[in-house]
Order: sequence, then structure tokens, then C-alpha cells
Amino acid sequence: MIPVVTPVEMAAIDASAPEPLDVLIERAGRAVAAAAIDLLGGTYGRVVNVVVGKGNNGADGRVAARRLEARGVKVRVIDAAMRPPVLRRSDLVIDAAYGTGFRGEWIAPEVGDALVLAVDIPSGVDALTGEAGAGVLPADRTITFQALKPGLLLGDGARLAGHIDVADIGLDVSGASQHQVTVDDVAEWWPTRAIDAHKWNGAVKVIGGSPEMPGAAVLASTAAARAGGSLVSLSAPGVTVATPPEIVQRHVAADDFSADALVDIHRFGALVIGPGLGRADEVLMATRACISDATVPVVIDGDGLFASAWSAEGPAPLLRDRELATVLTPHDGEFGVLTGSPPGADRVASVRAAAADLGCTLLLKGQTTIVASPPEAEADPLGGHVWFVTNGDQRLATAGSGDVLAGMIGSALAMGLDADKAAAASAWLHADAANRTPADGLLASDIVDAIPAAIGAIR
Ligand SMILES: NC(=O)C1=CN([C@@H]2O[C@H](COP(=O)(O)OP(=O)(O)OC[C@H]3O[C@@H](n4cnc5c(N)ncnc54)[C@H](O)[C@@H]3O)[C@@H](O)[C@H]2O)[C@@H](O)CC1
Ligand SMILES: Nc1ncnc2c1ncn2[C@@H]1O[C@H](COP(=O)(O)OP(=O)(O)O)[C@@H](O)[C@H]1O
Ligand SMILES: [K+]
Repeated sequence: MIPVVTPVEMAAIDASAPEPLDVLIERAGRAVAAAAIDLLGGTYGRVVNVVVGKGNNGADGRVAARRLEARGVKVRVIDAAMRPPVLRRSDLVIDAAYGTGFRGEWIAPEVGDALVLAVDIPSGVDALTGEAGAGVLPADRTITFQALKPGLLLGDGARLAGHIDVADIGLDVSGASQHQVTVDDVAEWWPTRAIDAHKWNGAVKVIGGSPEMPGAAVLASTAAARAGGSLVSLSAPGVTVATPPEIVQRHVAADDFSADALVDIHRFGALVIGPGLGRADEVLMATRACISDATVPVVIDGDGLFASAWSAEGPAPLLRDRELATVLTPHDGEFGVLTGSPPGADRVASVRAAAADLGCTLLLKGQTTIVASPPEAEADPLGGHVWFVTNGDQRLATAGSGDVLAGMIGSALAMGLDADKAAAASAWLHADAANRTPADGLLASDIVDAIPAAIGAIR
């Protein structure tokens, strides 16, 4: 896992560092110079433009400039405030105009075909939110210090940062409450089956689908089975769905189905509820009853989220009353249904606040997936842990892909993973499975088929 800290947290970490700022700046500048030489493939005859601002980001750039000059590189230092609209030709531009202290607007100069190395974050990107104006110079590489910043992982920032390296400059970020998930984390977390396992160890119940939307139930249940669910039972209210033969179907009525659907729930490790259920009043009512009565960890997705919020009191009373883990998997629209408004510019703060308010693990979908746990202590209202999952791409934006993710999380919960790790590891594997498919023409069921290869690769 790679720590992620906000600009405010970084300033506090910096302030409590045992070493003076100029030592940290020297280390940062040295790391930038090393990355520059790596990008340049040498120093002889190379020309580098370094754009420096008046803050510490600029100071990092000046140290790098001095070091590169000492190595024989021809270096031009350009004050950000006095920049010309177009820089003279160079092999590389080091963008050290602004870092975490950026506010307002920034129009970078034109740099021709030079490579671009951003110091800490591409200048002009909001290090908290990832928001950026049109004038930001896209970087080939960003060298950031000690920890990632949320703005490198979210929105425009993720696109503009290029390849990201994290340089150790001797700061202590061990208290970070946010981390990016890596392949090593998933390999460590994802359960393996015991040698004496039987099919009821890790069984998943799915309540989803409807006469109008049977496909969502097929995707969620087959994904649960492919991800390790040893026995997957599907109840699709009012309809028998065409599933692979391995999915056990338990028929339930189109209304008032909660008692029938949950009759043997104690045998299952987790329940996935919502994909494709639809929004008829009687379905929403029965879905709420299932959520409240399920004596297992639950993943609530799609129409299940709508059902949770379908009350004059909102979703909090139903969800807070649950004693076992609950994972909510909204996209931005469903997040709005759950909380009354879509996520704000600071997506992490929005997800943390919702997780705290609802007492659930919350997975917010999007280009970057954010998972937040509810806080452990009441005194720490926004204190839950946060995971960023960044390995997916736009291939995942296809109908049914979220149903697949819900099934995978159900499987992870049934195998005993903690809710936050179940959600984060599933999102990582879901993206990795999609990355194994062709770049165009992806069907959600292709993700299901690629799940075993994705899991196999972490073993
Ligand atoms: N512990 C740390 O966090 C360390 C941080 N370092 C560097 O320090 C940077 C943060 O330094 P600072 O807090 O000085 O912030 P910046 O260097 O990002 O810039 C702050 C200065 O630029 C001005 N400014 C901001 N936006 C502007 C705009 N649009 N137009 C004109 N002026 C603008 C501000 O008023 C302020 O004077 C980090 O990004 C990193 O590069 C390193 O030097 C080493 C240690
Ligand atoms: N541009 C993108 N880059 C990476 N992942 C994406 C992108 N767009 C969507 N996703 C992911 O794809 C999935 C879509 O889920 P969802 O919107 O619920 O789809 P559906 O309702 O059709 O099943 C989520 O896991 C989401 O994080
Ligand atoms: K910068």
C-alpha cells in the first residue's frame, strides 16, 4: 500500500519533521535531478528548462537545476511569474512552478516536444481534489515526495501526472489514513481456500434480477462464483433466470419475498442484494426487509441502494441498525440518492462523511474507486480508513460491470475478508480482470470470465 496524504496533512508532517526544511528541499531536489537524468538518458549535450515558482516547489526545482548544471547539463531557470508564453527548445522541462500550495489559475508556457517532469504534482492541479484548469502542462512523469497526494489519483490530476514515482525524503507518513491499493496488498489479503474446505465455506446468496432485468442477476451471481464463492444461490423475485447450471436458483415471489429469500441465510457467508431488482414499491419494501433481517455481511448495489434510501427518514436508520458489515457500492448518481447530494469536489471527504453517517463501508465508483470505512471511534467522526483503487480504465464503463463488482465483493466477504479490504481488493481484481480483455468491445461477462486469471496472477 502506498500512503496518500492531503496537502494539510503534509504540512503538519513537514512541521513535525526533526530536520529543517532546507534539508528536505535538498533531498527533494536531488530526487528530481536523478529522475531528470533518467528521463534524459544521460547528461552530455542535454538542455533542460526549469520553471520555478516562489514557494518550496520552486525551491525543489532550483536545487535540481543546480545539481543538473553540476553534471554538465545546460540548464535555464525560468521564474514562473516572468515566464514567456513559449519556452526555448529543450530536451526536458522541469515543472516546479507550484506544488501543494497552488491556488487559483496557472497557464503553463508552451514547451514544444520536450519531455515534462513535474515536481510533486503538475503545477495548477489541486492536490486535494485533482481539479485542474486547461493551462496545466501534462507530465510524462511526476516525482512526488514521501506520499501520494489525492490530486494525483483523482480527476484531471490522474490524467496529467503521467507515471508517478514517490521519493523518500525522510518524512514520517506512518500515520496516513489513506492508501493506494497495490498488487501486493491484494495478494496478501485475498483468501485461499482451506485444504478441508467444503462448499458451504464461502457461500454467497444473491437477491437480484427481475422480469425486466434478469441479466444483472446473472452477472452478479456468476462473478461471485468465479471470484471464489463456493456455492452461489440466486433468488430473482418473480422470475426464473437463465444462469449457468452451477448457480442454484431459489424461486421467490415478486413481492413480499424477504422471508423466503432469507430462509437459509445462516448457511451463507454473505448476501449481495440489489442488481436488477427494479424499483416497484413492493420490491423496494421487501428489499428493505432483507437488508434489515440478513444475519450475514451484505453488499448493497444498484436498486438496493435506492431501496435503502426509500424512506422519509432516509437510509441511515435502516443501515445503522445492521449489526454485521454492510458495503454500499454507489456510482455518483446513487451516492446522491443515498446522501441527498452527489459527491463534492473533495470526493474523499464526501465518501468519508457518508460512511460515518451511515455506519457502512462505502465504495464510490468512478475513474478512481474510493473505499472508506466508518470511523472506529465516535470521537473521530471522519476518521475511517480510505483506500484508492486506480488500476482500472474506461473499459469498465460498460453496462453490467458494476453488477460483476458487487458479486465479487460478496464472495470476498463470504470468504471472511474485512469489509473495507473485501471492497478494495475486489475493485482492484475487477479492474485487473478487465485489463486482461481487448481494449475495445468489452462485455461485462468478459470481466467475469477473466476473474480466475486475475486471481491466479496474484498467487
Ligand atoms: N514536507 C513537504 O511537504 C515538502 C514539500 N516540498 C515542496 O513544497 C511544496 C509546497 O510548498 P509551498 O507550500 O511553498 O507551496 P508552493 O511551492 O506550491 O507554492 C506556494 C507559493 O506560490 C504562491 N501561489 C500559489 N498559487 C499561485 C498562483 N496561481 N499564481 C501565483 N502564485 C501562486 C503562493 O501564494 C505561495 O507563495 C510541495 O509541493 C513540494 O514540492 C519539498 O520542498 C520538501 C518537503
Ligand atoms: N472511466 C472509468 N475508468 C475506470 N473505471 C471506471 C470508469 N467508469 C466506470 N468505471 C468502473 O466501472 C464500474 C461501473 O459500475 P456501474 O456504474 O455500477 O455499472 P452498471 O450499473 O452498468 O453495472 C465501476 O466499478 C466503476 O468504478
Ligand atoms: K509542480
